[in-house]
Amino acid sequence: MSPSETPAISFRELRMEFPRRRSRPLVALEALTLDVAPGQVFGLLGPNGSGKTTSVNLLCGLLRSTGGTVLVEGIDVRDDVTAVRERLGVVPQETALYNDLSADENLTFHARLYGVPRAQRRTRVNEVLELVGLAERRGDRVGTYSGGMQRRLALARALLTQPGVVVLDEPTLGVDVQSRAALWERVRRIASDGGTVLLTTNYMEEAQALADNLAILDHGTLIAEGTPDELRGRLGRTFIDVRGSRPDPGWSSCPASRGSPGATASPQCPRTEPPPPSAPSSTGSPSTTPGPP
Ligand SMILES: Nc1ncnc2c1ncn2[C@@H]1O[C@H](COP(=O)(O)OP(=O)(O)OP(=O)(O)O)[C@@H](O)[C@H]1O
Repeated sequence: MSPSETPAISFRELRMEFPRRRSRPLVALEALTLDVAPGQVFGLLGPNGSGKTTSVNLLCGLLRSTGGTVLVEGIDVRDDVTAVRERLGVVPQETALYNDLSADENLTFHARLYGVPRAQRRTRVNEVLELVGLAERRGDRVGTYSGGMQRRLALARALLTQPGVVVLDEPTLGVDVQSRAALWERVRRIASDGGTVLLTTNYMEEAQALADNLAILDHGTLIAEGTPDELRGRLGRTFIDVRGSRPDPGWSSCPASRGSPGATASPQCPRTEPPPPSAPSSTGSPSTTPGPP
């Protein structure tokens, strides 16, 4: 990103504490500073509880930070949350679709709610349904959709208003291999059309497959940042292993930067990640594969 370019997203010394009843506040984010350049796919990678969703919620103005700032295309979320939301298309972890309505009805309702001009609504709904590959199922009740289809529909909903910045919070969690491949392709297409994407994920493979740049969070702290190649080069390894101080069975982890707090290298460390979209899978759930020799 050139120094004169305004970042699509900018986190500056962002801090978030959650009060607790009988103990000190929980620090979910600690002085997070990073920039996402326009047109980039940026991956925010980390284990459960590392602060990814908190970052997204602060970005959308759903939470108010304890310190620091978040800017979207130069606008401070605290100054003008409406202007920020107009620029964002968000796919949250919980898709929050209307199960009794069809995909078409969900999207049309959302388009009305978010001020897509009446004359453009039908065209936009058709475009986004095509984009996520759901045009043929448009009339079906969303309650009958698979999890992956619901995620694709949530992505379609986020794209209705043609946002400059798309935020995806763990878009392929619990999604089967085919749907994951379809979602990855859509994300790549958003970026090739000039959009900016911020993607949170537990999966190193997903981050490597999609992201131009990666930031790795652990316990609310940024422990490494760079392109997937830089991170690999810095470590001289084929994948990154981040370990938190608490064991987390759902995420095996990997050393992101030697010498960083909480990061350790272990050639024997197993990794948990989804199989590649082309690989066969009987369950579609993340598989555990051995680390490199
Ligand atoms: N509303 C809240 N009140 C209290 N604590 C919270 C709240 N939201 C998040 N936290 C805590 O903040 C920390 C970061 O949570 P967050 O949801 O941001 O993690 P995450 O990286 O998105 O995890 P996951 O991969 O499981 O979605 C966790 O310890 C969590 O318990």
